[in-house]
Amino acid sequence: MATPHIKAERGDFADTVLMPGDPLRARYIAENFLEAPRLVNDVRNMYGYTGTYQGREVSVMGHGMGIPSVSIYAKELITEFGVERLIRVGSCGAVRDDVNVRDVVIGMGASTDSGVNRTRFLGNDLGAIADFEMTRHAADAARDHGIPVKVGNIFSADLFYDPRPEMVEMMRRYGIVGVEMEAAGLYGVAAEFGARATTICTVSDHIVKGNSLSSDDRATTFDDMMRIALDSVLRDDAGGAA
Ligand SMILES: O=P(O)(O)O[C@H]1O[C@H](CO)[C@@H](O)[C@H]1O
Ligand SMILES: O=c1cc[nH]c(=O)[nH]1
Repeated sequence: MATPHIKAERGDFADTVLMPGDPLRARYIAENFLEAPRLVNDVRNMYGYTGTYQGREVSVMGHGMGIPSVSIYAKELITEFGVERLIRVGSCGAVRDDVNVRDVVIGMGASTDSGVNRTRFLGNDLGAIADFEMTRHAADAARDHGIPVKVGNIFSADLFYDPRPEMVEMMRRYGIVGVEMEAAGLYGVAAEFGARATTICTVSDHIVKGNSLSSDDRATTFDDMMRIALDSVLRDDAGGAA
């Protein structure tokens, strides 16, 4: 069974998929965190793998950059491959003084300048929110690992190179914990098709302070985020404190 973007059989994906933007990061996660990973999608080089984590089947697949791209992959995974839980594991920028590079942020909600949720919600503003339990379990898993985490409102921008300088001050005023490009779309798709989703991001750069993670720092901090995401799946399976 194939969709226009995923060539796999039903059953090839686990019920839970970790999704970074970069397909090469998906490969890295599969090769370094999953046992017996097997490639289940390579259409457009958007690699998807399924393996196990502490005995639990988990998939990981890239979703590309931006809301249109994540919306395609999330929709097809849910409706054609039976995926029930999606965890975006990405990078983001920071604007707040109390959020720094290396920090992990979790998008309890996602504001956006994209029109996709208004389109699907007939012109009304949809509250683009993460699944509460998945979000709680991600925050608890971060605490287990001793990793500082901020849970709040992410901003999913349509433009990486936003020409409106006043947007930064606006996001600071409204307490945005991180700026990325997909969470609001992911939450809209999950709401439309009855799946659960959350977003965990590592802060890769500070838009106001002007500093960013080195490539070595990126590797270790992203590893921390993967452990949080994978352990949150086990916690979510257990339903309470795993
Ligand atoms: O690192 P990823 O997960 O791709 O996330 C962020 O990085 C990309 C922009 O460079 C966008 O996809 C943004 O959301
Ligand atoms: O989308 C993104 C990702 C990292 N940093 C940003 O400023 N934006």
